[in-house]
Amino acid sequence: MDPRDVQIILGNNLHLEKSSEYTLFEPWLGDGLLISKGEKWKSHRKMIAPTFHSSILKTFVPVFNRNAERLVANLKKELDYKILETAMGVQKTDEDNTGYEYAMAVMKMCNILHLRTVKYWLRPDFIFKYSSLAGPQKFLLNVIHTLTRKVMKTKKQDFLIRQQEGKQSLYLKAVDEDKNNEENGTDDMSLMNNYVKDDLEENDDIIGEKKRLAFLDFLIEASQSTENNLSDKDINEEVNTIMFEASLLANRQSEEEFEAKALDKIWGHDTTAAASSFALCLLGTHQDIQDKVFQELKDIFQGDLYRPVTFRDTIEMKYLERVILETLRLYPPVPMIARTIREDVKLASGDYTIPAGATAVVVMYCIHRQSKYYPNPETFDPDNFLPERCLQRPPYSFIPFSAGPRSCVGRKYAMLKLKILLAHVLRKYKVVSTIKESEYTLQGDIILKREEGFLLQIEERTI
Ligand code: HEM
Repeated sequence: MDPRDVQIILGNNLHLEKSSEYTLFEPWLGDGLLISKGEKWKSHRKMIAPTFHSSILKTFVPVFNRNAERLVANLKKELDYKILETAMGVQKTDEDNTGYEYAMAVMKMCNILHLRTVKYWLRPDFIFKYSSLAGPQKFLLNVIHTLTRKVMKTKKQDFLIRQQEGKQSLYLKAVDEDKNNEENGTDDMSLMNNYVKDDLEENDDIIGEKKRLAFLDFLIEASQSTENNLSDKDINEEVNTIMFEASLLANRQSEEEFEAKALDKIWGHDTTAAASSFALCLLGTHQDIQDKVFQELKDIFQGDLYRPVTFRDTIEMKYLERVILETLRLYPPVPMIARTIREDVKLASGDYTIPAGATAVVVMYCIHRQSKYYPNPETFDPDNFLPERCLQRPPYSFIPFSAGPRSCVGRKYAMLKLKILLAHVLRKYKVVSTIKESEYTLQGDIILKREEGFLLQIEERTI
């Protein structure tokens, strides 16, 4: 829990290996970025990190807007019922059934993995395969992998057609256009960069704007070239790791939408859903803070409150950003992570050594609730993230996305999506919750959730 110790573990290249518990993910994700190690992780990370560069993320803004608009419209249907229940952000709608089935399969897989972590006798495969969970796991993996394969097949066909027609990759085009587009602004979510430095904005010199591709485009193009040393198996593993919403196959509207939705993955989906659900519940209880968010939104969208959100708008959402960061502090969607220690590590907090072979567990949930760094640590106070307060804390005292070389590649994607989604919901609706934080029953399996679900009331705003 001591940020100095956490920095020693996470902040360098010595302890990059995940603990043995992560191997439970293997039948699902193969040896993708989340669990791979050594040279394989290093080379894949180097290839994948630039696909999350902000110049690519900016091209997703219209997609995030469209999805958020759809959510706002769906919520309107719920108004009659007054109480809205989100199952980790997933709602069954007729037109989106494939996505729902996929999301449910992912959720159930997470439950199985959690059970295997707790019921340790189920960990060895030779015992697990005789348990009552083995059948459901096989079924769920089939649902997940069938959709992944379908997405890859469609992408490959699209790529070949584009190639035959001699067309430039849509993303290269989008990135070029984006460079000339003042609307997007140049400031690049700099506030977030103060907390965790990583490799998402690096490599500019090596890779260059022109050669940067969005994730799936990159993998498809890589699969066609022998230079990259990526086998079909490698590609499938990375797609399973990063991809989530294959539902878009059924009703996709555009190439960009397809790409952006496909970037969500198990973390990407469940983590962002957990973050937005917690944020809305907290705002529902703390009406004074919600009023401030709404005021900021009114200032930004003066004259046209319901227009699409631009990238520049998201830079101006300083207060909403603090609300999101404070939500991630109190309810980090990934509540803990673990690493295998390969050589003895001396800690900074005292005369302690973690011996080689041990597992180091880093618990974000506890790190974030220490009164030494956060006065009134249990209180929801977005001003904890005023720049001057951040400067007073050690860097590893806030690590919802982990930190160091193996931090989350999707963190900027997640922040952008959260801002756009919450802005859409909050400018249209007032959210109300009568349940205090002290009454939450938290469930800390792979992703932090509320056992009772996220219950909210919504009221349409009149301006
Ligand atoms: C609020 C949202 C999110 C949170 C809180 C979060 C948190 C994290 C954390 C804590 C890790 C480190 C895991 C570990 O060390 O075991 C991680 C890794 C990762 N995340 Fe995220 N994440 C979020 C959203 C996303 C999204 C949207 C994507 C993809 C679009 C994504 C992709 C990844 C990947 C691929 C890794 C593995 C990186 C590596 O090992 O090199 N995440 N995330």
